[in-house]
Amino acid sequence: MNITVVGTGYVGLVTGTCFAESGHRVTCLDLDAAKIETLRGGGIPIYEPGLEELVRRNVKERRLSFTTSYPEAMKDADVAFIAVGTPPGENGDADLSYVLAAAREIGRHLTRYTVVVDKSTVPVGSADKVAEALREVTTQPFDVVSNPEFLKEGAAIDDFMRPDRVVVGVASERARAVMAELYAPFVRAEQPVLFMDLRSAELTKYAANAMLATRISFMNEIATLCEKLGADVDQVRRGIGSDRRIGHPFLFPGVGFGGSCFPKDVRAVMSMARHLGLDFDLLRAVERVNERQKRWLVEKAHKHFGTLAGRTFGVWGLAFKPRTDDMREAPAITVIEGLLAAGARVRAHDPVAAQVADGIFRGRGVTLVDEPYAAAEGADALLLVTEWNEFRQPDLARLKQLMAQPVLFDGRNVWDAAKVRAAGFTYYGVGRAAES
Ligand SMILES: NC(=O)c1ccc[n+]([C@@H]2O[C@H](COP(=O)([O-])OP(=O)(O)OC[C@H]3O[C@@H](n4cnc5c(N)ncnc54)[C@H](O)[C@@H]3O)[C@@H](O)[C@H]2O)c1
Ligand SMILES: O=c1ccn([C@@H]2O[C@H](COP(=O)(O)OP(=O)(O)O[C@H]3O[C@H](CO)[C@@H](O)[C@H](O)[C@H]3O)[C@@H](O)[C@H]2O)c(=O)[nH]1
Repeated sequence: MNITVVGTGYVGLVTGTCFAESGHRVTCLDLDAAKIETLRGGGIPIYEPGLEELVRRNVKERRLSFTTSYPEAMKDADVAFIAVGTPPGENGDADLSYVLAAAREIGRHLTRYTVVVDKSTVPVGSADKVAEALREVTTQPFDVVSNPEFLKEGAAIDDFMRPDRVVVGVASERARAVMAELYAPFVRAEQPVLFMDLRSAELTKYAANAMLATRISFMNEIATLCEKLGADVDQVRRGIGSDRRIGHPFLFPGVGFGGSCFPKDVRAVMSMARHLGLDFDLLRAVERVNERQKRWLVEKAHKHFGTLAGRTFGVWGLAFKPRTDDMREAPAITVIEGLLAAGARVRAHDPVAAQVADGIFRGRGVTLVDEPYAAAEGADALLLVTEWNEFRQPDLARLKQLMAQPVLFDGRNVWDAAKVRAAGFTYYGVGRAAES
């Protein structure tokens, strides 16, 4: 099939590349000319493990190409995916304007029956709005499909190629057949395509993210209880995760969830409920706990040091999670801003997000260093915010030598508390018993 993917960000680029890999001819379109130029030059505008070589191979084999031109992208399209951003507006509503703008452009260039697939995360009822936008500009036949994406950054290719399930909202048999053919290479009997109505598909995406965010905030609350009660959250986590009704994934406490999805999608669900006169109290609590959790490290530092003014803090990890350069709503931003507001100095390192971080912190008193141990130099404490693998087994002797004081705040519970304490450090973890 000929596939057009509109929006060449984290979702669009992965989607387009994986469909090309399965043998289709894919054109990825973006309005951002610099992005398209990078891609045409063989570069990748984002950091996503494994993506670069996959893009390169499919470009070389002429299944994947990039453009800024709608007429060129839509020329022979059988299917057009919309994978543009749906950022939160002022009141938490998802901003649908990019999706509708993309739909109109697609519509203007339809030449025959086309399946228009919304892959962006959108409020329930958006498929109707997309259809309306298309109808305003074209008389060609089309079907609108809702196909929300569930990939995680840092594991995007694997998630796309081996999904737990594919959710497809459809209202026509013809579109259903096209979607079944497209996803056939990626699904198996136990991980099927779940066909459903459009509204249910749209809501499934939000419900999944809201549920996962709820688990994380729940565990962060349990972690707080553990600290006060002298229990260990890692043991509690293992204890409850072993119950098959609960399961192990997404039960890790830490410095809060960030990224371009959980925070905005939790707000969007609350906003959808509000428009219906409903109050999604549970998600309000999820958000409140998360905001508190993002301040956890700085509060702990305050408790330990009293005043933070004039002190130096090393920070390991800036991206909102490992294996990505994405810093959208990264807890590290809240942590660093809290330290700066208290008059502290910050030396920070991230294996891949330094360039993105520079755009956020330039001129704000943060020293970005390109090596982890350089962040610890002269530091009164080291804060681990993102659990990159290279931070998991630190050279404690070297750290002790470099730091002004041997104090570690482990925002992701990746260090062995007993081991670092035995090496002479004061150690704080999330929901781990205080130093005795
Ligand atoms: N990032 C994720 O892990 C993830 C996972 C699942 C779903 N989603 C959802 O997918 C959607 C896209 O997210 P993302 O992270 O890939 O966004 P992104 O910001 O990385 O990429 C969006 C791209 O769309 C382009 N764009 C905007 N308007 C356009 C238009 N009219 N025509 C062509 N291009 C246009 C932008 O220039 C940008 O390159 C969002 O709704 C998001 O909630 C994201
Ligand atoms: O046990 C956990 C798991 C995650 N996190 C945090 O939660 C955030 C999100 O992590 P993750 O879900 O791994 O990354 P995303 O790329 O944001 O993926 C989420 O958001 C995407 C966009 O909607 C969805 O497609 C994915 O299914 C969903 O997992 C990060 O800050 C993590 O540090 C925790 O604090 N504890």
